[in-house]
Amino acid sequence: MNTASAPMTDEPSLSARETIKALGAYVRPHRWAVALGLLCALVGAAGGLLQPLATKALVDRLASGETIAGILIALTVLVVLGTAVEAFGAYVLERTAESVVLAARRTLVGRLLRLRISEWERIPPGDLMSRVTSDTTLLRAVSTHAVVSAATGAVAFVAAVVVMAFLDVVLLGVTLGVIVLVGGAAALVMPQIARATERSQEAVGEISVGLERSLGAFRTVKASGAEERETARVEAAARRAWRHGVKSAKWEAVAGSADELAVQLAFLAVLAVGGARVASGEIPVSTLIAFLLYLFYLIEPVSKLVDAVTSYQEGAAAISRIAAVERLSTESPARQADALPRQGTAAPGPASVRFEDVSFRYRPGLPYTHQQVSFEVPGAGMTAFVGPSGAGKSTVFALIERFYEATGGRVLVDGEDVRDWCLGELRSAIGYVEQDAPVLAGTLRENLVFAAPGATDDALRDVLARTKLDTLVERLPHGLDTPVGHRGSKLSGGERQRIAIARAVLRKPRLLLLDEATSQLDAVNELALRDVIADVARETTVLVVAHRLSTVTGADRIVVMDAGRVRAVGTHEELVDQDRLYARLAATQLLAPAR
Ligand SMILES: Nc1ncnc2c1ncn2[C@@H]1O[C@H](COP(=O)(O)OP(=O)(O)OP(=O)(O)O)[C@@H](O)[C@H]1O
Repeated sequence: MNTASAPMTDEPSLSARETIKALGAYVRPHRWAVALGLLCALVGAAGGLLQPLATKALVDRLASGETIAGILIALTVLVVLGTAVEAFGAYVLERTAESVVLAARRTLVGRLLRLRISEWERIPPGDLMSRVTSDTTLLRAVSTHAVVSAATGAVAFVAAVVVMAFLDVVLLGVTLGVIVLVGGAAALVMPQIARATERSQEAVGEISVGLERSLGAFRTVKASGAEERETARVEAAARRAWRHGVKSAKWEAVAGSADELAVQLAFLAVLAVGGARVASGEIPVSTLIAFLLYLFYLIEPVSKLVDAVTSYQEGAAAISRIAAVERLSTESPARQADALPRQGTAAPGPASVRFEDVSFRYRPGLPYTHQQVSFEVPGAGMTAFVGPSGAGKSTVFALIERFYEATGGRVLVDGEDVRDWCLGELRSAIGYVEQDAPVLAGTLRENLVFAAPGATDDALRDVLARTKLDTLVERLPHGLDTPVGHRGSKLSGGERQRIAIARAVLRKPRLLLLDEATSQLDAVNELALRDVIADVARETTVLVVAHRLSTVTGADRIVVMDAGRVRAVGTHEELVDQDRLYARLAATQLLAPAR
């Protein structure tokens, strides 16, 4: 079950190698665009380097009285071109960054709907949503700017160091010594940025989880007077996000000031050592001045390198959280076409279902929900599952749909183990109405054809009439095209159930699974639906879970379940005679004497 305030805190963060590998996988498809962005940045930087030289030439010509028109034009062209190239490079990088985010979102969304149900139960949907929306956004900076900053910063740094080495190796040694010392200290805080960012992103996930919890049960929250408590829950998560965001900002400020501090300290050290070397005549004063100028030139590449590492730390946190979703196991891809009923193909008739000594538990450590469950449903007709709450009736359907796999024994459809079926084909044979008859946001028509998008208007009209939804359609302002609200909130519970049944019937399944599908219907509608189901059962295998025995007394066979076991199988008349639990249920519900 999904808990509202427990995102996956047990997930291990990725190692640095794994993070870089994952980052490489995001950037690789866009390597040429990143290279182009890098080239533009380098050209822009080179243009910046040439400008002082051009300015110097201009001043020299002015001083010697030569014409400056040519050089002025050259300088203007240099400025305009440099700026244009830089702007183009920035655009290429932004576009690439957006493409990286899009690719990550597409991968995640593609996986989310294919997750195994057991995996989907591990992360609350709100947290999953925040990984798709918020965490992917953090990939933007790390995937392009960090890469380009690291490369341009490194090139400029090395170029400056080479020139400084020519000027004076001793002063270069002093400079690098100070930079390494300050850089080493700054490196210590870098993992703190990743940690704080990860906690902050977790808290953002908790905000989504909290909102999903309370907005998903909006009426219950209001009716329970729980608005303030729920608001406080979400606020607490928002405060946690703020706290960790501020912590990350603090460490970023520390790291961000390191570049300037390193250069300033190096300046003082070079001044002291260089001054002594000038005094002792080892180097001329002009060398010291040139060296100091280059030292200040270093500020930019060093700050770019620090920026790159900082963005990398933020991105690493996001990559870890995204990778956690990518590690969750998915069902083997069932192409959409496979999962839809094959209209027009040779219909092989009703499906048969057999459970052979099935044992099942939802997770290791939990008690068994099924123990040696065996029964057989040979083909068309109605089979009902009855028994106390928690007996394992709905779990029978979950195993047939292969939402979960049996821990022991075999579940067979058409004589074939469901594990050997192509998942798409298996599900395309089944129509399933789950217990709380979900209706999706959208129009009534979208809901009805959800499981059979190719259904004809005639088929739709026929199903509407049979499920008594035609009067509802007439009443709605835009008929079939009326929006039904979030989870069908603008409909009654009984209408939602009838829509869910109509949807399943429209799919023309070979096997129809109805889990408490008529529990909210009034007597008239229930009778009508009972007729529809009886009609469908003539050509289809229909399995129903029912609490109200009145709805299933006419079933071809009734499977009585209790505490994960099958107690008895028979018709209503047989079971009233042979099974005490069933007889008791019949006595209380049908007012017939228990034997
Ligand atoms: N996803 C799940 N994870 C863990 N346990 C579960 C899960 N779903 C159901 N269970 C447990 O398995 C047992 C059987 O559940 P199941 O829904 O099959 O019972 P049921 O007979 O259909 O009950 P009801 O008539 O109340 O719907 C229950 O004890 C339930 O708590």
